[in-house]
Amino acid sequence: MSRLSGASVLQSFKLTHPPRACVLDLDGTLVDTLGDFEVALAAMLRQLGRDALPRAAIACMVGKGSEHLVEAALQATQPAQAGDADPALFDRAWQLYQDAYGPINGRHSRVYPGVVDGLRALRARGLALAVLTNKPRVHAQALLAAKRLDGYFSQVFGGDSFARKKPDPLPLLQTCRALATPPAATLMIGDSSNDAAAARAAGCPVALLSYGYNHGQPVGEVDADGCFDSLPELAAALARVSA
Ligand SMILES: O=C(O)COP(=O)(O)O
Ligand SMILES: [Mg+2]
Repeated sequence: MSRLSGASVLQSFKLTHPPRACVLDLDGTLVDTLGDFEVALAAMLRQLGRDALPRAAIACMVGKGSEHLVEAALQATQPAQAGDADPALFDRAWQLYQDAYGPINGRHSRVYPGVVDGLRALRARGLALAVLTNKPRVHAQALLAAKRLDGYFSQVFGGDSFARKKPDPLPLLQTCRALATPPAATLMIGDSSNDAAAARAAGCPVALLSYGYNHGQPVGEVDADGCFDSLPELAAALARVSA
């Protein structure tokens, strides 16, 4: 897990200009969805005759989209005596995962502490807000609605909204276009190197939150313009940039 103990590395921004909009990641940034992934993957694996995966292992697999998650879960639970790869296995697993995930989406997840206050603070500064996640868009919209977070965002894009996913810059550039703000004035807020790499490649400033997943790596080691322990702390630091 990437949670930092004690003070995080960068509690202030290296920004010279205040942004006009923010693009927020979803899993590991707004909502702790590990419980949903755990339950849906366990249902999929059970129907494939395999053992469930522990939450800590799943945390390292989240953030690169559902296809990657299903593939990683299949690899991690591959029987030792497995013969030739079964080309139909992924398709079967994918369908089982989708069937399991939709009905439980949000039921085993919780909004991280401070997120609602942080979103209010960002909105109070007049910033336009969008969500850009690698999660399929339909699941992202349903989760935001279930957690009553949907009203804060003018745009919601998922891993299937564009031709490529984060860390490719394309989805972030398209989100900037939808927000009508230039990348240099659009702050990416995420929890992982995936988010930071997309932001750097798109020319967006980026801030990371320390409590998310970051593929199981320490988030403090990721190149970013700020790293914070909560969204209100990030919003407060942004106010100091603007001052
Ligand atoms: O991998 C996923 O499904 C979601 O990941 P993200 O919200 O952190 O982009
Ligand atoms: Mg994330």
